[in-house]
Amino acid sequence: MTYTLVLLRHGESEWNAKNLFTGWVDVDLTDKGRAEGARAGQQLKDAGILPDIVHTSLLRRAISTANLSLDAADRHWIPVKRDWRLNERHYGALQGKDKKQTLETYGEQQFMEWRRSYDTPPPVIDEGDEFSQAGDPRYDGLGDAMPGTECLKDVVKRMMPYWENDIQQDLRDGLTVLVAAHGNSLRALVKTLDGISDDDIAGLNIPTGMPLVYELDDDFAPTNPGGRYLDPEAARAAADAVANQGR
Ligand SMILES: O=C(O)[C@@H](CO)OP(=O)(O)O
Repeated sequence: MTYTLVLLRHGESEWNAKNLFTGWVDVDLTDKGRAEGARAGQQLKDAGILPDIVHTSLLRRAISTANLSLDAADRHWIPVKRDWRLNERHYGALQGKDKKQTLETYGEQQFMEWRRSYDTPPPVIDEGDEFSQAGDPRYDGLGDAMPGTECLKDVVKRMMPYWENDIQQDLRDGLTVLVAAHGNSLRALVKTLDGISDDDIAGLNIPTGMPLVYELDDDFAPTNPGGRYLDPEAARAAADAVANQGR
């Protein structure tokens, strides 16, 4: 039995376009991002990869991308599950800050440590900060699990139970699963799937709006390590652009 898992980062968001650290701030897609969502669905349809169920984060940019892509693939009617564990990495006090300015102020080493090191989180966001999610009703049930900042290691930790209990169960049931999420929550999932080391994951960037298809064996190990982008050339160029943000 092979399982089919499709990972899709949301299309370009308003804050991707403005080059701002986003994290849990619930920004919308741009027109370009909406077009990317629809194009992703068309690519899935053309490839004959038709999701039976979709998992999204609780953030609008992932939810809208899922809707647009499924609409384009004529799969708008499939069941959906949403969970905070698929949210983008909480970017702490960097949420709302300009990436270029942050690079200029703190220098390359600190900037990259906050962006891509495995276990160094940015400073904690103040609860009174305009970009804090404290008090947001969608996170009411989280209690102490509510983050004030996260590094990728924290994202792996909070994403794992959802991967193991929810997504794996749907795959075991024989469903083709679409996960519509975010750059860093998907990096956490890819790290787990491909067994990428804590150091090497720094070099992996996920482009917006490009379906990444994994075929998994019974133990959820990829039979196609690294997965397969349906448009590999465009995906490579878009991933390079993510890597170079702030420059
Ligand atoms: O700002 C963010 O939340 C993420 C994704 O857009 O950025 P980065 O790629 O710098 O981790």
